[in-house]
Amino acid sequence: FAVTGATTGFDSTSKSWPARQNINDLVNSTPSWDLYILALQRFQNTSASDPLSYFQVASIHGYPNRPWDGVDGASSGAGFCMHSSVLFPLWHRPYVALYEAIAAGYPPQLRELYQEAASTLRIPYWDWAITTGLPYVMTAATLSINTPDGQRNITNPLLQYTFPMDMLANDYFEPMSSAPNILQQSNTVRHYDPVTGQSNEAAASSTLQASSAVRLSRVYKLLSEVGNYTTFSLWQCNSTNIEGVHGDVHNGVGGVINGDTATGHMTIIPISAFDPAFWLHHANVDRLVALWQALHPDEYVQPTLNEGGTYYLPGGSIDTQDTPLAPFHWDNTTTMWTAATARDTNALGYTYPELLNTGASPSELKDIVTQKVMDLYAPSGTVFTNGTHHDRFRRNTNIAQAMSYVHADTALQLGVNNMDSQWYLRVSIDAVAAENGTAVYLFAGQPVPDTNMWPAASNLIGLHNPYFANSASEPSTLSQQIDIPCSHTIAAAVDRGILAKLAPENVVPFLKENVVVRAVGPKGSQLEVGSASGIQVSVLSRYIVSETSLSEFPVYGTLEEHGSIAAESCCNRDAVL
Ligand SMILES: N[C@@H](Cc1ccc(O)cc1)C(=O)O
Repeated sequence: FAVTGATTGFDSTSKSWPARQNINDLVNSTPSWDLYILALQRFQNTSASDPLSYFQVASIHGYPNRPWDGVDGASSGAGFCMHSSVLFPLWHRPYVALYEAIAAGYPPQLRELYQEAASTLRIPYWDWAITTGLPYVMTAATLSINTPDGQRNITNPLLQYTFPMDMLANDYFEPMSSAPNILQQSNTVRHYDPVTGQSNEAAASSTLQASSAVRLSRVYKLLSEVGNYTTFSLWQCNSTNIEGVHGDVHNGVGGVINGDTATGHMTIIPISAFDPAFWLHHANVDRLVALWQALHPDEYVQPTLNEGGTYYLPGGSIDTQDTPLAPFHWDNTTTMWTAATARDTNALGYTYPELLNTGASPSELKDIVTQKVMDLYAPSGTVFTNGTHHDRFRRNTNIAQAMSYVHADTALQLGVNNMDSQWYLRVSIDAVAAENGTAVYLFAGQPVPDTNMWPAASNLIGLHNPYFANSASEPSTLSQQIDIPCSHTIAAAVDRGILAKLAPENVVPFLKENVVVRAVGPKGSQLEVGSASGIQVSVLSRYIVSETSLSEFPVYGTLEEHGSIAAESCCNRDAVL
């Protein structure tokens, strides 16, 4: 079976393949939206014995380890998906294109009726750096859709996927021992609540919102600063890389409680692709990859060790641009897609709005994309090039309250990614604490007592979840150092009249007095923070060194250290200053 992506809709005048649209735009575009939803419904209802069913396509990613399209695996990894590998971005490219081509299998009468819309329709992406929670259409129980029988409310295929009963009965996910309550569900869930027995979409949204300002900074950093393909693509906990940014969204949708207990499919690599959110998420990951490629047209895959391996590839192999992206066949022979053949999205029949062919040369395209990335993720905000002074500087303030809901929309409004100083809280976790799977939370002021509420807390600055590579149960054993952007906190503090200005002599004491660090172990117990427990947090900043021109990304100097957040400020502080 040749994975071609969608093959219709090429515009021979502009020499363009159709662009995948932002889901917020596609929703308003009839009849494309109706077509997409009906096609997806049909795809999910296809019998699980069909290799092109949603069930089988979703299971390529992880469990069960079964051959697909005649390609078998002999290794022990969970599924064919490539993680912790420089091929992470490219493996998911033909994968999502395969889904796209099948999801274009509209009911035939519709295809005839809406031929034009059908031929140019591509799957939408969910831009989670800007649309901070789950888009409404991913959470509604039903959608009102124009069907061949008129306007109908249909069960929303973007909310959840219902497993075929016989597959569940067959212990389909037998190799997995973790998260048994998730594996028993007859449909995919997000932030599953054992008390109500329901998925909790609102919790997913507020969790995603609580970390959205950090995500916005990281996405911008990834596009504007990371210039080396290996750094961009290879997961490492102490760098900003596409897989890390993407992993936090998985965890935000699925939910992670108290360190390592997953509460939804999206959090668990071997079963994440069953959640319909996976595909909207990965279309956006692929878009960010494509934008990055346009910004760095000469950078690409260099041979790199793949420690973990997959079901197909043994651990310890070297990934190159010619490594087969199994099990995706390129044509009707045994040749498979590779990073080399999947380098240009047009080879798979699609592009993105920012990259539509305008006849630009690669260097012109780079300038166009630079501008679009700045417009989208670093618009000029309301304040802060010189550190404005607030007239009404509030002293007696409950910090947790005053600093609540500083999300990506606020950060965009304030122009946080445009500030000429950027601030970070560096979380250092030693090897012992890392091996235990420690999660670290940073709050402005005191957190609420219930640790389960922390990932979604209104005064959360940012958090670090332990990373669980390919298996859902083995945390990294290496010491970790993660820089969590906190410029959003500082900008909002000035905007809200809590901090006088952006100068270090104001910012550093503000952070040392008001940032509260908490750590949670794998069993949900709170851990001490401090040198004895191997968990520490320090304050860092860097300043712009280039005159920012309107058409170039800013250049920042090296990080300066400003000392640590004292451990004793973590547990016994009064919430009211
Ligand atoms: N396990 C990853 C998140 C993730 C989950 C599911 C995936 O398919 C991919 C990544 C982490 O902890 O960061």
